[in-house]
Amino acid sequence: MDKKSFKKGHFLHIERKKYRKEYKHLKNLFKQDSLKIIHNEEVKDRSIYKYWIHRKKLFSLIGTSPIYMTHELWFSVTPEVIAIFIAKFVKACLPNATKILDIFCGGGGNLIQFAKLFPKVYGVDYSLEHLYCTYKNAISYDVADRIWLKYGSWPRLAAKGRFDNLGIDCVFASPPWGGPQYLKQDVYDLENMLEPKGITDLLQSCANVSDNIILFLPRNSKLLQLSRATRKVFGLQAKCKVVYVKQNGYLKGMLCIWGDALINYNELPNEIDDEVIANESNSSDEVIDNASTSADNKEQKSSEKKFKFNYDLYG
Ligand SMILES: C[S@@+](CC[C@H](N)C(=O)[O-])C[C@H]1O[C@@H](n2cnc3c(N)ncnc32)[C@H](O)[C@@H]1O
Repeated sequence: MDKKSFKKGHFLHIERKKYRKEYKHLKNLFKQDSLKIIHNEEVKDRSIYKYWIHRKKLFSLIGTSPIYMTHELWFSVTPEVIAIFIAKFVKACLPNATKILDIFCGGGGNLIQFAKLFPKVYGVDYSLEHLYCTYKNAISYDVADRIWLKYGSWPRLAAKGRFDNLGIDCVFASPPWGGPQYLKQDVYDLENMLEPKGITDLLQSCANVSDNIILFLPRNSKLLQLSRATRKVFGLQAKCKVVYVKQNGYLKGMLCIWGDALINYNELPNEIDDEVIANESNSSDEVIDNASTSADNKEQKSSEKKFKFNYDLYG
């Protein structure tokens, strides 16, 4: 595909009259081949230098294929190994799934890995630049024909029920955590710090679209709020499974999982389990593991550990 062109149909509704300005802007981004990383050129912006140093962990193709980033994406993109794990996990639990929705698709870190395993992946983002980066990066990963991108703010799209009747098999969301400052708090307030909506509203909007939901949230998230949101949206008996995700021995965040098919597996499929074990044996590599929670959170845990794979259940 000519680098200046794109398949309009993959940017849903972008040709509508009300998006005239956005469409023009999108065409310009393509025309100028904007936001392409020159991978050997050291970034001047010191605030993203530490992310640039580890750039191949974000997209392993950096250096061999063109990859596109905005300033924000440097600290927002899900590291590739984690995105691969999440996509494989969903595939293992929902082998017949065909449609995945990634609500805050950013630069395509997760969406691209989903698109490698599922035929139809929808991405939503309210940044046109990010949608552009996702599309360009998907071209490099050879999955652009499997993705459909919707420009707009999720709360507004959700209120209009835009994705409610599409037969989405699983919703994934890595919402903005409010920048790297989230770590300065001992406990992350999921109702007031998460953007653009608190956990209960976000979960409700996902539940309207699919029974199977995965949210990628800060490692210090307040678990009591997770329990409350779970009960409020799904009822008193509902459970949320929490998987803590480590990379290089460093706790990166937690995957919060809802839906029988995602929660009720007996153990992780061999393919994933082997990878996890292999990684555990190598301290410099990535592992998926459970982690201790703060004292504040411990009393909220039911600590039900039935399976080989470590996780906690909250409800
Ligand atoms: C943490 S990043 C997602 C990163 C993505 N998972 C990846 O790997 O590239 C969060 C994204 O949410 C988008 N966003 C923030 N507020 C939004 C809103 N109200 N509606 C839709 N997208 C939003 C931002 O533009 C950003 O791209």
